[in-house]
Order: sequence, then structure tokens, then C-alpha cells
Amino acid sequence: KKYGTYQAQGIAEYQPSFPFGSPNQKKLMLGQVNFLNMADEVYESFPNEKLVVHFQMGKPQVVVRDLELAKLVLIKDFDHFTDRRTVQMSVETEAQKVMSLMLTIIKGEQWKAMRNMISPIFTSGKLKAMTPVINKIGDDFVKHLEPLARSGEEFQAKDVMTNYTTDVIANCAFGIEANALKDPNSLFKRMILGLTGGVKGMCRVLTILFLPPVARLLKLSLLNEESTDYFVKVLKKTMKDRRESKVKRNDLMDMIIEALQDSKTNEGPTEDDQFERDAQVKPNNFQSIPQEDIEMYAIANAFVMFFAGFETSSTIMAICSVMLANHPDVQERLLTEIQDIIEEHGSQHLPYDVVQTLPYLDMVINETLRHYPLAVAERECVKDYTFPGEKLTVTQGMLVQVPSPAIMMDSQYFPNPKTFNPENFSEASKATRSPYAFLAFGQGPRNCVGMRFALLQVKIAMIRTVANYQIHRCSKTIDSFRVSPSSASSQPIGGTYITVSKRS
Ligand code: HEM
Repeated sequence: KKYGTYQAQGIAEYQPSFPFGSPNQKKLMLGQVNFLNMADEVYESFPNEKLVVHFQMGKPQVVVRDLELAKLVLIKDFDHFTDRRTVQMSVETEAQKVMSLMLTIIKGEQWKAMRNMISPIFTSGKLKAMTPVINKIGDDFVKHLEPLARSGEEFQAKDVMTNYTTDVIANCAFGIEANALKDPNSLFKRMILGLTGGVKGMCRVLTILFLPPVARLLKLSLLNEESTDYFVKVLKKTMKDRRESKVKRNDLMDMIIEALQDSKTNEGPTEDDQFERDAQVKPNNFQSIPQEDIEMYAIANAFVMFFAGFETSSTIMAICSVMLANHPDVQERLLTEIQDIIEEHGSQHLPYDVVQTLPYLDMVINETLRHYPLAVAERECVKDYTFPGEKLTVTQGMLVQVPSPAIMMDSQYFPNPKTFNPENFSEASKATRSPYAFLAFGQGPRNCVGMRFALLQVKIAMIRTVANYQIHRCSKTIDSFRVSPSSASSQPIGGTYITVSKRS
């Protein structure tokens, strides 16, 4: 009955028809497009509209095509849009309970309080303390590439990068030696890779999102239960050992426990830049976490750092490696920038502050993220909202999407958008467009809380790779990336094949 009601009010509507709704939703449900690119077609089909309504079966959703309106949703009027999409999953087992408490999923005041406590974990001071650990894993990583360079074999960059991020996050988050670089078949790594779980995982996610009653009936979980259960057990044991030994490692686990135990609100931004200032969130009626629930919340939040952190970061490093293989000129320029700092500091003890002073590396990574973003900024409306100067009122429960992949491929913000051009992120280019056109880590209070940590581990891996090896194209290297519709972890069609050779 709702089809056509928006169009009748003069609001653009994307051709809904029974039973799937709009054409893009039909493609999503039939496995023809990835969730990540679901709204791209809507964005591209209405170049003159600021807002477009599309239908997921009978449910209207809004695609925001205008950066000023996107800013209202993500930042200025965020109080109307504090939540992400409701995930209706079963919460019977312990693993399911942990999943239901993850920062990515929780809502309203519960999310505000948790986010407020968790954000200060990623300040520069704390990241500085973690840098030696990442440098040490960087050494193992360089060694791990040696046999591949010797044999000249074609390999998937994603595989080796997964081994690296697994070791970094396991170590920095929980103080656990996952040993994925030394033993790529380690149980820890197998459990990690099982979390999202390929095509089966994608079917599970689509059922939860589009057919919640069926998901409830089948007691489906968002992530693979066996893997989640394994991590819950590992985390519980870690917490118990720390309680008993009273040893502090100053890793994410210690910091999460401390933040939850202190249970106080933090004041002001942790870093002084636009991304951090826009991310501030103040709980309205802050309630500390009851002592008896701290363990469960700490496990859920340590787990989410792991789950949200390892696959995203390793995918970006892999895509970046392929981009460098495809653009030897960019690789050479990056090498020149890196050689300067390595001459001064050596590659094994890169200080945190020095890693932050490589403008060309920043440009290369941002351009990679622009070509291959890993999440869409999506919010659920919690209080009815009328966009100023627009006819559309978004009602409570409606989803609003800011389609980051389509915005970052729009030529009005990035000229020749399909070309890989790190110059898009030179100071001069950035000055010509809104900062909100770059959405790889989202924007506003619900942006990526782990961005600084992610960038640190990505930068160290790329510095170490380029300083020690030349990255080449091989027979299976692909020229342009498209996210596989059936990949729950947003992997590209054709993989990330490269070869490397040792620099003399
Ligand atoms: C290159 C790597 C990464 C990319 C591209 C990325 C991107 C994103 C994006 C786009 C979002 C959604 C933002 C929004 O809705 O506005 C997000 C959320 C999140 N990310 Fe990341 N991320 C990365 C790495 C990490 C790491 C390493 C961690 C943790 C250590 C992490 C933790 C999170 C969490 C917990 C959220 C949910 C925040 C909330 O709901 O308050 N991410 N990330």
C-alpha cells in the first residue's frame, strides 16, 4: 500500500514492485549485489535529487544523496539517528548474548554510555604504547614474505595480511600470541576466518536482516557460533588469569576492563581534528555498568574490536598492495618517502609519531579506502525527523543510508573517480571539497572507533612491505575491484594476487 505514497508527495521513489520492493533490494536478496553496494544504484539513478526513497519489500528506506543532509543525519541531528539497523537475532546461548552486546549493535543510551567509555582507549598516548608490539610483529611479517619472494610464487595478499592482523590484534587486544604468521593453520586463525563464514555466512546475515521471523525460528546468530564461542572462552580465561596474577599488559583488554570499572563519562575530544570533534557523544542519563555485568560487557567489547578490526584492516592492506603492483610509479614515490625515515630510525623500531608524518603514505591509504570502502553509514531513525527545506519526514524505525561507496566514486568530489590517484588526498585537493565526502570510516559519533589503531597497523605493514620488497603484478592480478556479492566479509571478485621480490 505504501508504494507510490512518497512519489505522490513529490519525493523521488525508486520503482518499487511486489514482492522485493525496489530493483536494488531485489538484487541484494537474490545475491546479485553485495550489501555494501546496495544503495549505489539508487544514488546513480537520481543525479538531481537530494533524497530518494527505496523499498526493502514493504519497508521504505531513505538514501541521502546530499552531503549537507548527510551531515545532519550523521552529526548535527544525530539524536534522531543514534542507532544502526536492528538485528533481531536469538540471544539464548552465551555466544549469542556476547554478540548482542557488541558496540556495533547496541542502541540508544546503552550505546552512548559504552561508546563514551571505550573511545579514550584509542588516544595517541595509548597507541604509542602499543607501537613496539606492532613493530615486533612487523619483523615476523617481513620474514613471512621471504620464501614467497624467493620462489616468486603468485599468492593472495589477503592471506598474508590476515596472518599479520590476526597476530597484531590478538596481541594488542588480548595479549595472546596467535602465531598466525608462524603457523598459518593455527586454530586461532581458523576460528577467526570462520567468524563471518563465506557464502553460508552471507545467507545467515541476509536471513537475519530480511526475514527476521525465519531467523528467530532457526535461532540464527549474526556470526558463526562455534568461532564466537571459542573467542568467548579465550577471553574469559584471559580475564581470569589477569585477575588472579594481577599482571597488567596495558593492552586493549586491560583498558576496556579499566574503562568499565571506572564507569565514568569522559569529557571532550581525545584528538583535535574534525573527525574527533564530530564524534563526541554525551550520555543523557549515564549509568555505570553493574559490577556483576562488567565481565560480559568487557568480553563483548574486546571481541568486537577483534571482529571489526582484523578483516577490515587486512582487506585494505591487500587491496593497497595490489594497487601498488598496478601503479609502479606510486610504489616508487612511496619508497622514496619511506627510505628517508628508515635511514633515520631503522625499520624495526618505527616510533608512533614518525609513522604519522608520512603524507604520501596517508594519501595512498586514503585513496585505497576510497576505491574499496568496507561499510555503508546506515542509521535507524529513533525520533521522527523532517529534513529542513525538504518534504520528507523520516519516521521512527525507518532506515537512512549515506551510500559511502557511491559518494566516494562521484566525480563532483573526486575527478576521474575510477582512476587510482593518491593526489586526490593532497592538501590542495582536500581543500576543494567537503571533508564529509570521504566516508571510509563513517562520520559523527557513530564513526569507526578503531580508526587510529587501524591506520597504525596498516601503515606499519605497508612501510615494512615496501621497504623490503618490490610488489609486482602477476598473471592473476586484477585491474579493478568489485565486491563479491556472496562475500559476507566484502572480499573482491578475483582475489588479491601479487608476487614480491626482495629489494637489494
Ligand atoms: C581499515 C580498517 C577499518 C575500516 C575501513 C573501518 C571502517 C568502519 C566503518 C565505515 C564503520 C561504520 C561507521 C559509521 O557507521 O559511521 C566502522 C565502525 C566500527 N569500527 Fe571500524 N574500520 C576499520 C578498522 C577497525 C578496527 C581496527 C577496529 C577496532 C580495533 C574497528 C572498530 C569499529 C567499531 C567498534 C565500530 C562500531 C562503532 C560504533 O558503533 O560506535 N574498526 N568501522
